[in-house]
Amino acid sequence: MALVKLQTQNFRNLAPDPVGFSPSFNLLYGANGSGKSSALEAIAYLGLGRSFRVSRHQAVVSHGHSKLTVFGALDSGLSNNEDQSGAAEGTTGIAHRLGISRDVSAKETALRVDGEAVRSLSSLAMHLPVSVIDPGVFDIVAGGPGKRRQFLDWLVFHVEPSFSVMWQQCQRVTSQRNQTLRNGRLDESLLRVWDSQFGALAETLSDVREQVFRQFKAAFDAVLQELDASWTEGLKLEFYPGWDRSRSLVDILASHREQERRMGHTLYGPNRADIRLKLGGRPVAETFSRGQQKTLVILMKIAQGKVLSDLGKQVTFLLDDINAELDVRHRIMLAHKLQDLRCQVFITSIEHPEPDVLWGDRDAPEYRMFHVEHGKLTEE
Ligand SMILES: Nc1ncnc2c1ncn2[C@@H]1O[C@H](COP(=O)(O)OP(=O)(O)OP(=O)(O)O)[C@@H](O)[C@H]1O
Repeated sequence: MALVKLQTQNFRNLAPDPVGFSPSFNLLYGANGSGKSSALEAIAYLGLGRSFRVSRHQAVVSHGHSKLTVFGALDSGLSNNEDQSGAAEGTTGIAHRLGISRDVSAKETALRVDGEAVRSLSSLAMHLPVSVIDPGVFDIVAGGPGKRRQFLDWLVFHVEPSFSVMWQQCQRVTSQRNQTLRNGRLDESLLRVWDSQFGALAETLSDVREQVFRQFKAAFDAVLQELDASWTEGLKLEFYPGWDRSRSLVDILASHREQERRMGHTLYGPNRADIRLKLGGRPVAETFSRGQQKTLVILMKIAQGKVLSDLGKQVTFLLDDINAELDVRHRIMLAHKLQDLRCQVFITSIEHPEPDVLWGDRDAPEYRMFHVEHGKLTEE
């Protein structure tokens, strides 16, 4: 599905006028501080339930207000057998309407799908798979395991939406287990109860993660093969579930009781999962150049899009401010791959975009271009 209409109220500096978007490419340009990132942030807010730029909701509400609203309409997007040049005609009307409003003073959130109130953010997220590529995304390679876990779990959720419930249950049991570990006098019998619940959840959850990782890996290998880049030779991506799965997690926890008690938290389990990226046995963060690391992240993001596109789901990619991060060759490669995947794409830039430069020797796909000024998007 693709977001074809967006309307916000009290979202950063954005004007409240409704804006219509293409299910294909959308190019947003404007001066510094005009509101380009805010527009992408509002789209992501619908699909993620939070900002991708800041953790405090307060920062996103327009100054002087306490309640924001984001409304979006989705159409069925570009189907895989559709000629992309006819994308605009290929739209089949509104498939879903999503709404989120947040009152930061009352700390209340209201979610709506097709006019009905829903309780869980995943009800919104499953309709709008939003993938952000901004300068912060490159931490997937350079940063800690948490970033890679988030990257994998985003895909796991969109392949298998029931994953979010499993994950929440697992988080709850982990935090109860941690509390028990932190108690002065260790209650061994209570801990065993948590261990058995945690172990069962962990095995199920890791099965799902492992299965989706395999799909991701196959898509990634296919993307690499098309690229034919010698620097990626010998590159290995491995899923680490958070413990040695040849042993039961419950056994591992029992044999590390003292260590966990000293640390005061759970040291093994799905909360420690990672995607290990290695070349010649060493982490790529130590061997790849900064540019190669960035390209690797882009390829991983494309592979995510490919997994979902093979399942008939269209990802909405938000490319915020990446001109300074990627050279022209890589920007063209990214645009081509996203076009091939028939994703919906939003790209921000300060300069007026030149479609000839963006798509290189290919014909540009259907796109809409917007000039952003004082929070208002005006189509050209
Ligand atoms: N809560 C808020 N309420 C009102 N305005 C805000 C709020 N937060 C930020 N702004 C303002 O909104 C404007 C748009 O910021 P935004 O980051 O979207 O700009 P941009 O076009 O992406 O800029 P750049 O090219 O510099 O990245 C800025 O002038 C900023 O000061």
